[in-house]
Formats: sequence, structure tokens, C-alpha cells
Amino acid sequence: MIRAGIIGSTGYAGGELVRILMGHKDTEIKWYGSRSYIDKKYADVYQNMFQIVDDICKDDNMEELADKVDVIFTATPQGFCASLLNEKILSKTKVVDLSADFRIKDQRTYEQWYKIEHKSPQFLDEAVYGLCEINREKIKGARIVANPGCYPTCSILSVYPLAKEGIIDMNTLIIDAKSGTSGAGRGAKVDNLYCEVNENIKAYGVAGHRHTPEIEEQLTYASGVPTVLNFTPHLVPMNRGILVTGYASLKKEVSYEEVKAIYDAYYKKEQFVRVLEKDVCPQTKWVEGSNYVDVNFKIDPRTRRIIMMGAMDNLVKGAAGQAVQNMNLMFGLPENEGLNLVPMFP
Ligand SMILES: NC(=O)C1=CN([C@@H]2O[C@H](COP(=O)(O)OP(=O)(O)OC[C@H]3O[C@@H](n4cnc5c(N)ncnc54)[C@H](OP(=O)(O)O)[C@@H]3O)[C@@H](O)[C@H]2O)C=CC1
Ligand SMILES: CC(=O)N[C@@H](CCC(=O)OP(=O)(O)O)C(=O)O
Repeated sequence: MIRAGIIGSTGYAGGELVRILMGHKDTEIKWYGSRSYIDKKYADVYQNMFQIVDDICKDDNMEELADKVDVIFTATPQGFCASLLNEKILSKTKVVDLSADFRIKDQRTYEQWYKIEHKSPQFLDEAVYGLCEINREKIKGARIVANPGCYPTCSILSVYPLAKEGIIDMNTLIIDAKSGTSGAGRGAKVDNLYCEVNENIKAYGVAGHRHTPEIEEQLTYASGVPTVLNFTPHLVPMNRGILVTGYASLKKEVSYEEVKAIYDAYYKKEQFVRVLEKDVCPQTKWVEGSNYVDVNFKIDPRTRRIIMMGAMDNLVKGAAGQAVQNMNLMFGLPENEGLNLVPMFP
């Protein structure tokens, strides 16, 4: 049995990790970490876990936790994992960090976009960017995995095959994205109050959202071309789900069949990326509660652009599901263990 500790188990991403790991046959959650609910029953924080989880929330330092578990998930705010990680911890346990601390390789870029000092730059090179479909082999041998951001996961997987194959002009890429409110976490914020979100849609982080450099970095690796893009997220009145729409100019004339063959070549063996059939646009409802990312595209011959679309559950493939997929790879388990979650509808 893999012994898991979750720091930040009382947040939305941590809570989803608990839900998924409860159905994982090779993992036992040994430690429910919290800062605000110490000594409270976990099921008192999340009553959906009544009679399912009997454990108490605890706080501890990460070094002591490393003695007790085989894997630590840090589902905590930006800067937390980097401020505590050290060689002693990594010599005893593996770490899957759900925050952005180790996603961006360049320390200055991280500090500039996150406006915090990076406290563990010595692990930036070693950390593997945990987008399983792209970095599978590196993840298998990793001690620390940087679980990708929710918007970046959906954006990169939607665009990746065409970036890699040089079909699109990377300098023309625009990504428009929408997220449900759970993406903002459980902490109380005025912007996320019912009356602010319900019956409303708003763009935010325009020309400055912190996921921009993460998407740019990964698409630069994929395309081999320095990629700078416009990324505009929107908050929509739903609990879960991310919908991405990407636009780029085509570098040459291509047919539907040619592009479909490219997507299929990249994803036909991937359980969690579904390339939809012609003219079917991804919907968040079709992936809710599951680890799937649905992708598709449409060529617009009038503008010589291609429109790339993706839908995903931000808490599953965008956070906890992908974290478990990473853990499975790190421990040599079947990649889908605990993740055969059928999407819920309606
Ligand atoms: N929500 C999402 O869709 C996604 C989130 N993520 C990432 O996952 C991480 C968590 O996000 P999310 O769950 O949304 O956030 P929440 O605000 O819902 O939860 C934050 C968690 O971190 C804990 N925490 C906060 N500060 C400390 C501290 N100083 N010491 C120990 N624990 C602390 C909180 O504990 P307590 O409340 O008990 O004090 C809580 O459990 C973030 O880095 C986020 O970027 C990644 C992808 C998607
Ligand atoms: C709706 C909303 O607010 N979403 C969050 C992103 C989700 C998240 O927690 O960020 P990571 O994926 O980087 O961990 C935001 O825009 O900051």
C-alpha cells in the first residue's frame, strides 16, 4: 500500500484528491493536512465524507510527514511547497505539488508573474512538469512532480499536436478560456460570492494571468518556436469545468482529414484524451467528475485559421485526477488506477 499525505486536504483540490484516493486500491491516506481545522474530524469539514473518512485533520511540518508517508501531495497556495521542500524530504518521500511552484523552469519568470520570491530554486531543474500524456517517461523516475495548472492542462492538450507538427503559426495563437468557480478555491473572496458570480460572466487577469507563461513555456518546447500568446480566462457561473477555445493561423492549407489524423496519432492510445467526432464541440458536462479531456477542432477556410477546443473538469484532470495519474506513474502502477471515473450527466 502506498501511504499518502495530503497537505491542504481541506481545500477544493485536496478534497477532490481525498475523493479520488478513496477509490484507489493501492493507496491509503495516512494524513489529512489542514491549517485551520486542526484536531477537527475531516468529515466535519466535508460532510459528504461522513462515515467514509474517520480521520482527524492535522498540521505537521513536512519533514516529519516525510517519515510517515511514501508520497506527499501539496494542494496548498503558491509558494507553500517551495518554502518547505528540502533534500531530506525528497530523500524519504515523493512529492506531487499541485501549486505552480515548480512548473516554470525560469526562476525570474515565476517571481515576476507570481510576485513571490522562489524559496527552492535548486529543485526547479529536477522537478518534472506532470502533463502525463507528454512527459510520461520523465514522470516515472521523478522525485518531485509539478502538477500542471488547470487552464494550462486543457490549453496545452488542445493545441499540442498542431504545435508539435508545425501546422499553426505560433505567433498568432489566442486562447480564450472559461472556468467554473471551484477553480478559485474554497477561500472566501468577494469576487466569488453568489451574487457576483451567478447570472454573470466576466473576464479577469486580462493580458496578465499567471497561467500565460506556463502555457507559453510548454508550447515553446512543443513547437520549437518561442511562443507568446494572448490568454484570457473568464469566470462562469458553474461549480466545475473548463472550456478552452484556441485560435491560430494555419501555416499551410490542410484538410479536416489531415488534421484529424494528427490528433488521432497523438491521442488514440491515450485513455484520458478523447478526440471527438467531426463537428462535435466539447462541453464541460460531458467530462464532469472524470479525468477526461475532450478535444476537437474546426478549420475556418474563410479566415485560414483553425479553432481548437477543449473541455475538462478543473478539479479532476485539472488538479487531483492528474495528480493521481502522476502518482501512478511515479510508483509504477497502472496509469488509470483510481481514475476510471465515468462523467456525470446532467
Ligand atoms: N481549484 C482548482 O481547480 C485547482 C487548484 N490548483 C492548485 O491547488 C492548490 C490548492 O488550490 P485550492 O484547493 O483551489 O485552494 P483552497 O483555497 O480551496 O485550499 C487551500 C488549502 O491549502 C491549505 N493551506 C493554506 N495555507 C496553508 C498553510 N500555510 N499551511 C498549510 N496549509 C495551508 C488550506 O488549509 P485550511 O483551509 O485547512 O486552512 C486548504 O486546505 C493551489 O496551489 C491551486 O493553484 C490546481 C489546479 C486546479
Ligand atoms: C477560476 C479561477 O480563479 N481559477 C484560478 C486558476 C486555478 C488554480 O487554482 O490555479 P492552478 O491551476 O495554477 O493551480 C485562477 O485563475 O487563478
